[in-house]
Amino acid sequence: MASPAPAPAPFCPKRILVTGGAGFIGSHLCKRLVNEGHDVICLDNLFTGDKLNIAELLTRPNFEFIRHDIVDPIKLEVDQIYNLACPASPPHYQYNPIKTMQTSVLGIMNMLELARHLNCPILQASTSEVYGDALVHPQRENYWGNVNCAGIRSCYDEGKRAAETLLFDYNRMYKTKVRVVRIFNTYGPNMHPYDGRVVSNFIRQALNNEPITIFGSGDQTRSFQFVDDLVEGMVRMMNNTNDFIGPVNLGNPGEFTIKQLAEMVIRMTGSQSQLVYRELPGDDPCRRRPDNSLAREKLGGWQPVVQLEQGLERTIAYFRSINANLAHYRPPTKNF
Ligand SMILES: O=c1ccn([C@@H]2O[C@H](COP(=O)(O)OP(=O)(O)O[C@H]3OC[C@@H](O)[C@H](O)[C@H]3O)[C@@H](O)[C@H]2O)c(=O)[nH]1
Repeated sequence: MASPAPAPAPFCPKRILVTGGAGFIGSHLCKRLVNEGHDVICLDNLFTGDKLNIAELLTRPNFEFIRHDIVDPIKLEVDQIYNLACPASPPHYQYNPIKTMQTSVLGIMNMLELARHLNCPILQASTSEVYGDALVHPQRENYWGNVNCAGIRSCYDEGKRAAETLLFDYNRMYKTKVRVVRIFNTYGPNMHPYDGRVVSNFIRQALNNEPITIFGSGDQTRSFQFVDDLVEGMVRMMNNTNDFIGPVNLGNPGEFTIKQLAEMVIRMTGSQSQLVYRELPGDDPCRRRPDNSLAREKLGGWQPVVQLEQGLERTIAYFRSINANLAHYRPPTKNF
């Protein structure tokens, strides 16, 4: 007779720190972890994050918010750390590039020291920008990248690269349990309407019948991942039991030109907006698409399930819901 299936392991709530937890991706991660019953500490300096993203969570007993900048050390008792704190949109990370570098390097050092002291796993939100203006396509994790160390994107690209180096060195020197995910372009509800990235710009512009700003010819490509798919990959990576430390790409392999994206957004919103062409920012990568084989292999067959049109529908619905409240949001790069 076949032996009965083993009983599922009992759920064990963890104390989880999410830095950048009031930001776009961080708020989705916090929500997922809170709904799973974990005790979540969300830490954010609110430079690009927004308390509205976590307003619902603030009423939950297993969620707390601390306003803090990870450039300064902090002592907390937790079982896991997700490090997402860093402005991620080009205009925001270029606003104060020295601060961006400090956040990437000093911030991760503070978090790594905390993880070492607590002997707990730490997951770093790295980025597809570590590949720079990639010369191989699609990008696999073993590609070392084509990155300018002296350009206007360097503060972010090199900051995230240095952060990766620190994580792997902490792992080699101190056996710190590190996890590194390289996040490709991600979109969804809770993006700041003045985020400056292409999806949020195009949707905001389309809903307000303003010109859609295409940088360069619009023939450059990106692969857009819906935020829920990313969060699923991050949680699987954190909890993988194979001691797989990465780096691992998390992105949707569907590749679109920026012009295609603009046309899709105009069609889906029924907008009267016209396309206008602006200068391409320096070092803007030409093509980007993840090779996801490693994530599929190591993270239990993980792959994105939300296609661009479906994800855009949900994002457009979110932007419609906040459009009446646009005045609440200020571009974080403007002093006031
Ligand atoms: O209004 C706009 C905004 C952006 N763009 C273009 O759209 C493309 C995508 O731009 P985004 O700013 O959304 O994102 P980028 O791919 O340049 O950078 C992103 O890469 C990966 C992530 O880690 C980061 O979130 C972000 O830096 C670029 O070619 C950009 O020039 C426009 O054509 N118009």
